[in-house]
Amino acid sequence: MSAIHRALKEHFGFDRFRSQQQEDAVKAVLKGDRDVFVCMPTGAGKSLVYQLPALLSSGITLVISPLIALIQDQVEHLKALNVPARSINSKLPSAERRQILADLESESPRLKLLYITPEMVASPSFQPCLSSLCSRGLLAYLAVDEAHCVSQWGHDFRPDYLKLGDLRSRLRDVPCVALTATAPQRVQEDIERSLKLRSPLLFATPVFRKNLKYDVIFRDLLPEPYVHLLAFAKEALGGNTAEKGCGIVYCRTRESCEEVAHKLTKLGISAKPYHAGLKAGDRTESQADWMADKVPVIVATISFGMGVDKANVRFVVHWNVAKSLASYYQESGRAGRDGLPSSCRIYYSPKDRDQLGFLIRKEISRKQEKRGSQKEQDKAPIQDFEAMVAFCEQEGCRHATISQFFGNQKPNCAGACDFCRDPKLVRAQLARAAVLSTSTGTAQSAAPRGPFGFDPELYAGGRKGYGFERCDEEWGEEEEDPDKRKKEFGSLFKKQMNLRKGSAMANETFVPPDDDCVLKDAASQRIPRLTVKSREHCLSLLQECVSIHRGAAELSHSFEALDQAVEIEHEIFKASKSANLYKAAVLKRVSEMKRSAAEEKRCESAEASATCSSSSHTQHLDGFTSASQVYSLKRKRVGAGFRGSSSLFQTAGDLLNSQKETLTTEKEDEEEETGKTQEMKGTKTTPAGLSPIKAKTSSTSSLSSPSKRLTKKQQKLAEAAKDMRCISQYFGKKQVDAPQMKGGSVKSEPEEERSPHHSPSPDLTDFTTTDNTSMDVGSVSESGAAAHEDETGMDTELTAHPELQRANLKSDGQQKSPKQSREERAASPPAKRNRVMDSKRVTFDPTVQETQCGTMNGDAAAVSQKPATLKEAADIVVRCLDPFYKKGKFATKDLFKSFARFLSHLLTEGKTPNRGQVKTEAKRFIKGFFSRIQRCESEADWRHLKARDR
Ligand SMILES: Nc1ncnc2c1ncn2[C@@H]1O[C@H](COP(=O)(O)OP(=O)(O)OP(=O)(O)O)[C@@H](O)[C@H]1O
Ligand SMILES: [Zn+2]
Repeated sequence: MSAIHRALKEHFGFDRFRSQQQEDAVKAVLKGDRDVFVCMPTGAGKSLVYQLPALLSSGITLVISPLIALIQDQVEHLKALNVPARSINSKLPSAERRQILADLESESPRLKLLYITPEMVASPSFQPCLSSLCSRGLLAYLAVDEAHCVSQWGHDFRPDYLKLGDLRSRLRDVPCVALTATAPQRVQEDIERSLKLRSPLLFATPVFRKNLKYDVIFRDLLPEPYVHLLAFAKEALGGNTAEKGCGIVYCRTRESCEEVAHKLTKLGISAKPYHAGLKAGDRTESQADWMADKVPVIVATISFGMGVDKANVRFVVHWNVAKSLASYYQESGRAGRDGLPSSCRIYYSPKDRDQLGFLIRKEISRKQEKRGSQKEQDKAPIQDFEAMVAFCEQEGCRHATISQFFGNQKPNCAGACDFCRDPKLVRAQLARAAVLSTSTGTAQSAAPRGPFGFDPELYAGGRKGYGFERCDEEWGEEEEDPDKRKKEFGSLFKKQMNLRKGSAMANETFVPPDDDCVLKDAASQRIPRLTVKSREHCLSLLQECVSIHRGAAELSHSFEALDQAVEIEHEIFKASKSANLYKAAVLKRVSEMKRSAAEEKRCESAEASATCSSSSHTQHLDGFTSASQVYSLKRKRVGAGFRGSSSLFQTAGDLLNSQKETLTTEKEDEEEETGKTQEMKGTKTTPAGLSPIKAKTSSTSSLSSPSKRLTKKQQKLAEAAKDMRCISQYFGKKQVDAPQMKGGSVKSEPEEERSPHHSPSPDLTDFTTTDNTSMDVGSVSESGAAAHEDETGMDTELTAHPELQRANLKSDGQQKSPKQSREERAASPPAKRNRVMDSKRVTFDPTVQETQCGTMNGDAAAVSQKPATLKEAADIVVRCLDPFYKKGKFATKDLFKSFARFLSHLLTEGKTPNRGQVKTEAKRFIKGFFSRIQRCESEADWRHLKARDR
C-alpha cells in the first residue's frame, strides 16, 4: 500500500479514492511543481484533493473559502477526524484566536489546515501572521475553494476574491489549488487569470451523473400538487421498506417552505422547514433532525445545503425554479452523493418563472443604478436564467442540456431523464401547459426562443455557467447588507412601537413584504390598512390583464407584462389616498384594459366584425349582457347614483334596469342618450350645478348623456364608485347577516341561478380571481364603504366610502349628512325599487333576465331566438357550470375554465343555436358528463367527447 493510500485510510478512513481523477489530482498537488485546477461536480470529493496533500506535506495549507458557515462545517468535520484544522474569522472567540495565532507563530506549528475568508486574508490584522508564515517558508499550499467566486461572470462573484490575485503574487512559490464545482471555459479562464495560475494541471470531471434521474413537472397542470409531491417523495424514498433515505425540497420563499412542509406532514410524510426566518434554534433543530434521519424531508430555501454533506439524499425537489441552470445543477446535485439512484425534479410554473425573471432583472437594475453604469456581465444572470427556463420548457434530454451548458459532450442518458424515458409524455405536458398558458395569459416560451431571446443553440458549445448560488440570507454575516439590516430593524422597531400602543394598533401591524416582493415601494405604509398582500393581489389582476392585452404569446411578453403591471400598480399606489380608492382605481384600470382587449378581439373576429363597427355594446341588444360586462359596457350610466344625495353605487335595481336598457333598440338607445328613457335609471346626474334629482321626480326631465356632463373628476369618482362595487363583491367581506332591504326582500336564489357576478366563479371573462386569495378583505367594510350583501352576495344597500362621498359632495358644492343621504337613498327611485323588488328575485340568470326584459320590451321570444355568439354561449355555459365548480366537481379552476371553453365551442361550432338552446344543450351535456365521472381531474376527461355525446 502506498503512503498516499495509507494516509487516505488513516486520516479519512477511505479504502480507496473515489475516482481516478481524485487520485490523480491528489498526486498532482502532492508533486507540487504545478498549480492545479480542480473542476469536479458537487460531491466528487474535491476537498480531499488539498486536504490529503496538506497532511502529507510539512507546513500549513491556507484554505480560502467564501462562507464562514462553510468553513465551520469543514473545520468541524476535520476536527472530528483528528485533523489539525482551524479557522480564523470574525466570529471566533478572542481566546481561541490568540491560541491559533500563537501556534502559527511557533517554530513548528501543529496546525495543518487554516481556513480563512478572502476578506480576512486581506485584512490588515492578518498581515503580520501571513508575512511571518511566508518568510519562514511554512506555507505548503494555497487552496482556493469555490474559485468561481473570482469570476465576474459568475453569480457568486465576490470582489474580495479578486484580492486573491495580490495574495498569489506574494506567495509566488506556494503551489496553488483552485477548486470549483462546475465552471465552463470562460469562468475557468477568469479563474486562471485572476489567481495567476501558471499553466495549471486541469482535473475536470464531466458533469453527467448517471445515478440522477431528472424530470420536470408543470405544477399548474396538477389538480393536487401536494399530493403529487407526496407520491414522488414516497416513491423516491422507496416506501417504508428500503434503507433510510431522505429528501430536500427547495422553495424560493420562507412562506412556501412553511406551507410545503406543513402540507407534506399533514399528508403523511414528516417534513420540516428551514429558512432564515426561523429562530436559530428551530433552524438548527430542523437540520439536525434531518441529518439524523429523524425527519425524512427538509423544505428549505437555497441557503440550505451548502456544506451539508449527506450521502443518502434520495431526492431533490425544486418547488420553484432555480435562478440558473448552474445553481440548479449544484442544488440538485446534492442528491445521490452515495452514487445510488436518486431523483431530481422541478415543479415548474410559468408564474414562478415570470416572478423570478422579474426579480433577476430588478436586481440587475438596482446594481446598475447603484454603480451608475451598465456592464456586459450584467447580462450573465439573465442568460443563465434563460438556460434554466429552456431546460424546463424544451423538448430534449435534460442531462444533455446540463452537459452542454457546461461545455461537456452529450452524455449517454440511457433513460435517466423524463424526455429520454418518454418523449411523448413530455411533449404532451408541454402542449397542455401551452393550452393553459393561453387561457391564463402566462405564456410558455415557444422553443427555441426564451424569455430574453434565448437560443438553445448558443449553449451547444458550452456557456458561462457558474458555481452555485450563494445569494440567500446566509451569504456571510460579514457581508450582510447594512441597508437590509437597517430596514429590518426599522420594521421590527415599528412593530414593537405598535405593540406598545395597545392592541388596536397591534392588530393592524403592517406585515412587511418578503424579500422577493416585486412591488415597488413594497414596504411603504403610506396608505393605512393597505396590506402588501392586497397590493400583490391587485398586481396579479393587472398582470393578467396586461398579458391578455399584449397577447402574451411569447415569454418575453409575460415578463414585460409583469414589468408593466408593476409600473401601473405603483402609479395607482402613489396616486391613491386610501385603501379603497386604491382598490377602486386598480379595478377601474383592470376593467378598462379588459374592455379594450375585448374590443380589439371583437374587431379581429370576423364573426363580430359587424358588431364592432357599429358600437361596442350592440352585441347586447339581444337582451343579454354577460355579468362580467355589466360594468365595463355601461359607459352611459357612468353617473348613475352619483350625486351626493344618493348612493354612489348601483343598486340591484340599477343593475336589472341596466339589463333592461340593453334590450332597448338602437333607436331607444339614442333616445336614452338624450334622456327620454331616463326613468329606467333611478337617480340621474343632472346638469352641472343643479341639485340632484330623484328618479321619481326627474323621470320626465330631459338630460343629455351623463358622461358628457360630468367633469373629469366626477367621472373618475363615479367610475371609482362603480368599481368599488366590484371590489365589495369580489374582495369585500361577505356580510352574513343580510340587512333588511326597504321596499322588498331579496330571496336567496337557488345555487344554480346565482349570478357569477356576485358569486364569483372563474368566468371566462372574469378578471378577478376566484380562489381565496388573501386580499385585504376587511378593509372595504372596515373603512366604511360597507357593501352590504344579502346571502347571495347581491348588494341591497350600499354606502359610499366616506372619502368618495366627501369628494363627491365637494364637487357638488353642498354637504349632506350621511343620515340625510341614507334617507334620500331610501326614498329615492321608488319606481325602480318597486320594479325590482316586486319581481321578488334578483338574478342574472339569462332566462330570468330574458323574461323580465321581454316583458319590458315585449319581445322576449324574439330575443331568445337570436343566434348566440360564442361569447354569449360561453357566458351561459359558465353559469350552468358554476354550481358544479362550487361543488368541487373540478379539480382546478383552470380545468373549469378549459372545460367551459371547450363546451362553448362544442355548442356553437358549425351551428347557430339560440341562447335558449345553448342553455338546454349545455345543461344536458354537463349532466351527462358528470353522470359518467365523479370529478373532473384533467382535460383527458373530456377530450374524447364529441358532439354526439350531448
Ligand atoms: N475517496 C473517497 N471515498 C469515499 N468518500 C469520499 C472520498 N473522497 C471524498 N469522499 C466523501 O465525499 C463527500 C463529498 O466530498 P466533498 O465535500 O469534498 O465534495 P465536494 O466535491 O467538495 O462537494 P461540494 O462541491 O459540495 O463542496 C464527503 O462526504 C467526503 O467525505
Ligand atoms: Zn435524457
